[in-house]
Amino acid sequence: MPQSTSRNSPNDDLSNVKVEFRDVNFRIGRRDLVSQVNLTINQGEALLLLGRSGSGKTTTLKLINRLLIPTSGQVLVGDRSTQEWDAIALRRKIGYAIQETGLFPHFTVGENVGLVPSLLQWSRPKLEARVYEMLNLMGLEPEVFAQRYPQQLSGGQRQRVGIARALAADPPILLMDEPFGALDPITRLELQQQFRYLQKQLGKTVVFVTHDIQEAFFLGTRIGLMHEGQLVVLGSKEEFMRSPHPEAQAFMACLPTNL
Ligand SMILES: Nc1ncnc2c1ncn2[C@@H]1O[C@H](COP(=O)(O)OP(=O)(O)OP(=O)(O)O)[C@@H](O)[C@H]1O
Repeated sequence: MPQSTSRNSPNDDLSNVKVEFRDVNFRIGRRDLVSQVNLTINQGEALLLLGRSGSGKTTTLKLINRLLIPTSGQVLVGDRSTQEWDAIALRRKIGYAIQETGLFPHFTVGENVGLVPSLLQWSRPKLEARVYEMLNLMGLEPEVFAQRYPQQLSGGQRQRVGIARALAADPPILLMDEPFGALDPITRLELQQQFRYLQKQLGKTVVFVTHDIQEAFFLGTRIGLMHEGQLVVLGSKEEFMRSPHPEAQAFMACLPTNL
């Protein structure tokens, strides 16, 4: 397993990488997409945001990297409100992987993975070494894949590239929005295992969105359950299992029993 560079890169002024929501609301028109969210995600923690479709998970994630700004309340990243952060500077410290991967189709795999390091003006040898390291890490042979274009990959390979890109600049914070959603179950399990191992090794602050309770239990140090824009349960797997909240119970009922 390749070693990561230090958690905070040299030009990183995030000495504390916790993320905090203080009374956060996000409203469009007269509709609250997220309401009254209070939450602290500690450094090195993997918070799994679980919820059914439309419950506000993606909206919550986008409030962290300033793709959205709270209507009221504050989201703090490293003790500074996202509104005080320069959006570009903030996003370069936050890896972001999404189900559709968001790869640039006219960039090769190598260029996609090296995107943020190149924006950060890493030297060419350092950048190339990092791209190779990340592709290897995600189980994609660099000699085979680095020069290909995204449309020359399978969906699962594209997802791996998306995660490699999110990790490439060694950001202290990772936002993952159903990154394994479209995969076959075998590849999915493989990537979940790889991700869990990596998370333990690298100790990043992770917020991971899923609607799969098994994935939440497998990957989360804590689970946050969203329902109709609110964070209705927050706790460990054991606390979640004991929760009397009907939405938690509804998710528990989705766990497979012996077939
Ligand atoms: N730009 C927008 N304008 C209006 N409504 C929106 C907008 N973006 C999201 N919504 C609505 O806000 C609610 C929450 O959306 P969000 O994407 O956060 O849910 P989610 O929990 O991530 O769902 P999924 O699991 O399906 O991705 C949904 O009802 C959605 O239709």
